[in-house]
Amino acid sequence: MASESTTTPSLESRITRDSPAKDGTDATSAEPKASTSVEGTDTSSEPKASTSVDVPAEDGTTDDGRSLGNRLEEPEYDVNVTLADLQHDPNNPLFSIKSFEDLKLSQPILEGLLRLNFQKPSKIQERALPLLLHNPPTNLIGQSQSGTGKTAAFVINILSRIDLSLQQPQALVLAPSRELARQIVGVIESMAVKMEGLKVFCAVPDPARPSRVNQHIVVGTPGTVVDMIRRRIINVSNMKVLVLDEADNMLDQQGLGDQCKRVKLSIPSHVQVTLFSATFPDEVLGFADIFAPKANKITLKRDELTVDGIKQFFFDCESEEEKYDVLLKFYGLLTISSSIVFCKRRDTAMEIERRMVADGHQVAHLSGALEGSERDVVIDRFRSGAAKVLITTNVLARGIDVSLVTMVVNYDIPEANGKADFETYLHRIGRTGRFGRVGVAINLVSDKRQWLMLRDIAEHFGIKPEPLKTDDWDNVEETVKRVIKSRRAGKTTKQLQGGDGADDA
Ligand SMILES: Nc1ncnc2c1ncn2[C@@H]1O[C@H](COP(=O)(O)OP(=O)(O)OP(=O)(O)O)[C@@H](O)[C@H]1O
Repeated sequence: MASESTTTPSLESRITRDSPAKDGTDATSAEPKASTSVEGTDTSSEPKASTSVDVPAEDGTTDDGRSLGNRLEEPEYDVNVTLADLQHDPNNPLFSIKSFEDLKLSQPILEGLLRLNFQKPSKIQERALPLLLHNPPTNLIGQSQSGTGKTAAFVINILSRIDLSLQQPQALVLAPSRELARQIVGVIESMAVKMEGLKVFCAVPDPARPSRVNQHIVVGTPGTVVDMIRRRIINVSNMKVLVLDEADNMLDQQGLGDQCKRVKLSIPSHVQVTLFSATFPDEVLGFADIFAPKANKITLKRDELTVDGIKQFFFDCESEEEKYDVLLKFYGLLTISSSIVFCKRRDTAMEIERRMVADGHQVAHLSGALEGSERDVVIDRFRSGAAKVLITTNVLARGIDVSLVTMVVNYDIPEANGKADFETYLHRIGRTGRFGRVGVAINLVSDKRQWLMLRDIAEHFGIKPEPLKTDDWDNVEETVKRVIKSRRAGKTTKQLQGGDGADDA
């Protein structure tokens, strides 16, 4: 990775164009409730070209039953890279020298992993599991790149510590969004398929609440969990493990942070506390140390954070209005398997949805403006591939794992307090390129302020987003398709760039 100024000449020169700064409010600001549009399977009315992408199922197998490892070998392009290749490259976050058997997991867990077709641990799994499973239990702060299998690491630890004969909550996982909490429940259930009788409760806002939670594992959002503990619906006296997923985000936000602290104060002091995220900015690590005292730590250097499989681009748009035209044109050009468009504000997301629907596209919108049950419908349709484009806000920036997602669009550059939000950028683009898959991230930028933020992001991570030109759509199409094809064909960054590849994201 390059460490000095790494912006492209065009990104640098583009910054000199002066445009008025825009004022924006956070995606979490209270705004009117939106109607939901979830019908449809494709945004492109008459796609000019078809770019096929991986379509593995959520359990790591494909519709035709082939494994993910095999699926990465896409016959259409004479692919010669496999997941196994990536897992043998010591520089890859998926690398490990051990097998799951070496990690001395129980037979039902090993069988669950086999059913998911997890052949080998990733680096974070290989490193974290011995620390997590060691007795007496020790706290852990675990960081690894997006999409490298942190969930399995903490789930395996939980499953290893559950006493199935005790019908009481013994492990608690807190996540910042209802979608992530529901996803984690799904991972636990599929991994514990051979642990007969294991039950999981999802504690997210829901009008139908039980009077008592007897499930072994509780996964939820902090507000609901705090409330259920306070009302003694969740008995915490038998808790053994507490996990904060996306921990930096949870501890950093005032409301969530307070709720997490209240949960921690209510559970027995000997509970093993484990914190996971792809990002732990320095200012949050201090809180993390207090929340998980004397923790073992697995952290990354800044230049290790980006995922190599995600190729990053930007579109130079003349105005805010042209961003929308570019988005529409782009979706008309390429058939992308599944993609996510991130906006800063809920009303922007709703407006894009409205206009794309009016233009004949079928897209789904998900933001905090929707009711919980509506959100469930939208995300489930997106996961199944029934809805191919999801327009959303930062509410889905973290943790969501949909392996079909080949492209992420930053309709707005992520920002916090008027500055580029580095962590959110990384989490957003990390919705693609999961576990060795290919991904494309596209940034739409239309004024000086946004350009400066993108430049800061590029410098911060030592990456080099490449320009896509709105006056040459054939080239745009060819470039994006080439990235997807070449990467699936196993070419390295170096081969693609004809250079040393050090700047590639
Ligand atoms: N050992 C493994 N072998 C094969 N696939 C795996 C393995 N571990 C995890 N996966 C798959 O990798 C994908 C990403 O995993 P996961 O969602 O846990 O990533 P993460 O590190 O938590 O990402 P994020 O930082 O975005 O939350 C999932 O689809 C999961 O099924």
